[in-house]
Amino acid sequence: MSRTRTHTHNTENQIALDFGDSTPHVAPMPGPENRAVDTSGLLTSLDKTEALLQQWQQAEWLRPLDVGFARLICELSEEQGERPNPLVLLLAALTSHQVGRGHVCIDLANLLADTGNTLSLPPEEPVRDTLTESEAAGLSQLKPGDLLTRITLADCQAALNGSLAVSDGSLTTPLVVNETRLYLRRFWRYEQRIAEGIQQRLALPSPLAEPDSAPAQTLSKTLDQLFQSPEPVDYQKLACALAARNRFSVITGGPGTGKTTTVVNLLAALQAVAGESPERAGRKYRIRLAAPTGKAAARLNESIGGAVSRLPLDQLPGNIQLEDIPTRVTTLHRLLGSRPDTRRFRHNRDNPLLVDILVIDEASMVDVDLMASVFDALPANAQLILLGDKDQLASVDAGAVLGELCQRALKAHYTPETARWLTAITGNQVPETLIDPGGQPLDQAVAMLRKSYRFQQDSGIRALSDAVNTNALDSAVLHQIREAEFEDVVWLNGDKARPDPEQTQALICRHAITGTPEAFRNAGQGRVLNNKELPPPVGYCHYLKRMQDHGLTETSPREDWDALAVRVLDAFNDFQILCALRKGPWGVEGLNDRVARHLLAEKLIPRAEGWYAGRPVLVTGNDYNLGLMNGDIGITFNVPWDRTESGEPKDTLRVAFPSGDSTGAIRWISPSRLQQQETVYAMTVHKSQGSEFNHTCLVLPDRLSPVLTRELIYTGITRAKNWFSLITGDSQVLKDSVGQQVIRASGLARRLSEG
Ligand SMILES: Nc1ncnc2c1ncn2[C@@H]1O[C@H](COP(=O)(O)OP(=O)(O)OP(=O)(O)O)[C@@H](O)[C@H]1O
Repeated sequence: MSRTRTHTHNTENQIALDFGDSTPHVAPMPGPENRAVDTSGLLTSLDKTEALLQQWQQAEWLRPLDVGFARLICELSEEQGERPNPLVLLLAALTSHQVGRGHVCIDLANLLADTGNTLSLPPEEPVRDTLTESEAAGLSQLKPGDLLTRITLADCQAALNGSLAVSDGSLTTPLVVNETRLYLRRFWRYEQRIAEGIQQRLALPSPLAEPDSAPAQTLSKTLDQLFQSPEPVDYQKLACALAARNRFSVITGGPGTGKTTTVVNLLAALQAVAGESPERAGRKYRIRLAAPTGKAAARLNESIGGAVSRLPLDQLPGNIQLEDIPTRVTTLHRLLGSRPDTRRFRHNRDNPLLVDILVIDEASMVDVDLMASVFDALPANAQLILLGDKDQLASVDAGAVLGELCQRALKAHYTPETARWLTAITGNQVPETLIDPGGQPLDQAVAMLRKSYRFQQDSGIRALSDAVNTNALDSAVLHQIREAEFEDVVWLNGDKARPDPEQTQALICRHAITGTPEAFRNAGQGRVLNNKELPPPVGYCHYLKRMQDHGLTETSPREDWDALAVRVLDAFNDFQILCALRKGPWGVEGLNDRVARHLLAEKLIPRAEGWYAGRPVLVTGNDYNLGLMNGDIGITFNVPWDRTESGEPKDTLRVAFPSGDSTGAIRWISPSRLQQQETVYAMTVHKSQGSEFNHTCLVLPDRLSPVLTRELIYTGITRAKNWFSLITGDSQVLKDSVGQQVIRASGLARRLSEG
């Protein structure tokens, strides 16, 4: 893009822009909030820039927070006797806007090179209906892309350098600039604390560094006992060795690659080393396990117990007892001690956690804010192990910490020294392709698991997710899923490129009820996995029938109701519709409504709105009083526990939630106490992170949108444990989505590579 520099700096470092005659004329905008914007002097006049930001806010292009932040910058500058620079104001609002979209900072070079895509402004969703036609027309001529087109990186840097609101971080300014990245100070600090926490740990000497030393020999012997794979390279064993050697490590892998199995073996190996260590006098490590959401914690709770019970502890050195390996998983918020109404945790630098080793599962969901808090709360020499799938969607809030840390995981980049050490400890030869004399310190602490043990070689879920992940969704793979050549995957309307929307919506509703087992090979019957026959795929009638056929009465004890709730919640987990969008007929809101009406028509639920028995709900915000976390799922029951004034049993609605620990207990909560919840026949892929369902149906809309990305499709498919069905509004959308990848702006990888 050619850009002409048409401005000059005056002594106060103001930028005078001359948009010339080509500047479109914008009609004055009515309404008390609307000051007319005359673009001829935009970015030279504070008033005009403020008016413009105001209009972007009114159109919901920017959040009030973004504009409020820009205003704050302006006030701070004025307080310090500085004439605020309109360009700094604009960049401040845009940086805040980017944080709202998950970026940790704004990269000015990207912003100027491709403003539309960098900012996604104007947004895909139509401008609010409240705008008049002339307002909307005016806005369409005031796009950030048009505005920034004549500004250069040097202009931005000069404006930022000349502002008292901006520094390189050494001063307490609200904006921080680092190379071409502009940060809100808070986010710059998060990134800094994370980078420091990692670098400081990577620099700590390891007692296992010398392969001939006693601790290294104990590690080696223990790993030989735990891993007896016939394969020449056992990546789980390599991952254990690497993670044991470092005070910070990452283990990444796709679904079923054995992250849980590996970490359990790793903890056993570390306890063996501790148990044999004379310095520790047999004292074992204090280990805690955590996950970012209640759902993810509950899932790890379920899988870890079994893996720990299978450990051959009596064959390992170090006199390890069962209780030395924890099986209880807590949420990160609980671990750190969250407090209502503040983002500060009880555990921090002044009150660190009592822990030697912390394992965080599903780390891709941890944003920069929470990750910085983890490092704050960890004692300086405590070991941190992150587990997760690097290819999944990044955290809902800002950052993509795991993804960034794993940017180089595929090729590993182990130095020859690391490779020699790994061979000495594990007896495995590290493949040449993974060795790089120029490997960075972080590379030596990242391990990728490369073999899936959950999916068989011929699994469609595996083939499809691999193809999506490697952007190799070619016609051969599409043909295979269209023709139902896999036993675990169906594309229910893959034969139509652009199916009729009404028919597709009806198809979704029918599928929601039965799960359409007849569409799968042999109607899903007789499929054997790990020597067990799998039940065929189901839809929502499965849990609703289980709920209706309970046979309990008002005299049934509470435990029987608890047991029923456990069975119904389990059955609900057997099927889930996932979609990409929130709004519109293809989004959560439209689909929930349609499916509920269809279930009502089939007499499976008593009503389709408000509260009713059978309504599944998703908690959409943390409620510390109720002990419910964002993402928890409950089901509404009619229970006969209350009494009328005359003492007769009275049906009352209560929502049953699993307790979230491994006890299987149920919490019954009155609907009126649930402030933040929504129906969950359909759930966004974003919300499904950290969950897994026996049968998952992914619904894709009839039009591409920026939310539809490779990571989203991959995350959606890999939520399916055994059965996966796809329904598309337009078959091309699947392919096009896989071609879209979101790169979140951040400087973490850069900081770590600088050492
Ligand atoms: N080395 C192995 N040999 C045989 N089976 C294994 C091995 N590692 C893992 N498994 C099995 O594969 C399945 C998935 O393992 P695990 O739960 O550890 O994977 P995960 O990566 O944590 O899965 P998820 O994607 O659910 O997080 C389990 O049934 C486990 O017993």
